[in-house]
Amino acid sequence: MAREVAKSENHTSPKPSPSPSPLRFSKFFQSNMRILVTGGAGFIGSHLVDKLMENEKNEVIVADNYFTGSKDNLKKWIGHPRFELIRHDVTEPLLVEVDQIYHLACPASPIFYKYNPVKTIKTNVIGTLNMLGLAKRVGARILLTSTSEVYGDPLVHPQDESYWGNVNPIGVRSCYDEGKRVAETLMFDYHRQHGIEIRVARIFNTYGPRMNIDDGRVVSNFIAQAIRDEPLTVQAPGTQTRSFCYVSDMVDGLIRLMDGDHTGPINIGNPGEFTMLELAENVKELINPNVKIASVENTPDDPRQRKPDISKAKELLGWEPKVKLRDGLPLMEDDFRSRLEKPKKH
Ligand SMILES: NC(=O)c1ccc[n+]([C@@H]2O[C@H](COP(=O)([O-])OP(=O)(O)OC[C@H]3O[C@@H](n4cnc5c(N)ncnc54)[C@H](O)[C@@H]3O)[C@@H](O)[C@H]2O)c1
Ligand SMILES: O=c1ccn([C@@H]2O[C@H](COP(=O)(O)OP(=O)(O)O[C@H]3OC[C@@H](O)[C@H](O)[C@H]3O)[C@@H](O)[C@H]2O)c(=O)[nH]1
Repeated sequence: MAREVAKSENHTSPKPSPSPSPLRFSKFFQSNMRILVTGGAGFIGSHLVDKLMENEKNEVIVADNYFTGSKDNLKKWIGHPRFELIRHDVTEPLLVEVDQIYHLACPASPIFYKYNPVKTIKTNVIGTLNMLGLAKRVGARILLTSTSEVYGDPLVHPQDESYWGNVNPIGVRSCYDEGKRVAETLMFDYHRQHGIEIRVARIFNTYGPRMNIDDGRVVSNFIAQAIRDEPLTVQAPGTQTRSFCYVSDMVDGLIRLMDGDHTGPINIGNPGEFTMLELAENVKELINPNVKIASVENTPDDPRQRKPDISKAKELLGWEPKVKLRDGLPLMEDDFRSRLEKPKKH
């Protein structure tokens, strides 16, 4: 079977790809793609699994240690013949036969990735090494969900993929942003040294149904606070910006990247940029006009601005986000209201 040669955005030519598992050429594999999703019990991962499972030719294996994810997110697939769920920590090797690996496993909310920073680094470094080792052994294509945090507190705005970032190597966020930077380096070294087929997505803030109610990220915090009639906690100064992508757009972008011809890194995010005060005003107007907005202390090294340049995603993947913030927030509100058992008053 001829293998697609990915267009590497790096100028050195990589080694040829390792041979895929002989299973890939068996009768069974011609009609099925076996896909591993690490971190598949989490927020983005479980939406990705839903989309992958829609294709009857896909078999999906999820490996997750449930640190921030939950079986509940996957309950509709448990027992399905094309689905398998493994309790597994990616800092340990995993032996499975797969064609594609979506490597998402890593806590993403700052309060969770800072909770045990050494574990966060191990997950990013040892976890990514283990998944690359697996990709090498079975000849699978592997996609890493990197982050806009690799740009740190950016001095270039908006951020395009050629920007190398402005990152504090010894700060409280470093376990995550430097961890992801090393994970990206490992991806490209395995690509150059061993010919592994890699894809690197730089994800910008993503929101949507199924986020943990106590996840700690700004959109989930504000929506839960508005529903509970608690003040919206805008961390000072409130003028810092973020760009919020609805989860269905994100999943579409990740699948296009995996199935396309380009290694990346490619920014996937919604370029609509909001200050945190503007986000709070939007949540107040759409969800609870009576709620108060409170200014609270911020955390160290909080990036002051963030907005993706998505020219590459548009050009190379034919992708751009469809869901605007004001359309996505009410969809998330419905999900939070049902989980909090606080129906909308009419
Ligand atoms: N949501 C965002 O805004 C965003 C932005 C940039 C990058 N990302 C990246 O996307 C991925 C998914 O993020 P998310 O928002 O769904 O977060 P999440 O916390 O909901 O999901 C992460 C999943 O990984 C699992 N996990 C964590 N450590 C693990 C380990 N050592 N072994 C196995 N499983 C482990 C968790 O239990 C969870 O199910 C992460 O890699 C994150 O860095 C997310
Ligand atoms: O209650 C809150 C929480 C957060 N914030 C502010 O909202 C902004 C966004 O904070 P979040 O915690 O949602 O997330 P961050 O943008 O800092 O990091 C995020 O970006 C990239 C991803 O890789 C990470 O997974 C994700 O957590 C920050 O400026 C923060 O100070 C509030 O104003 N109030």
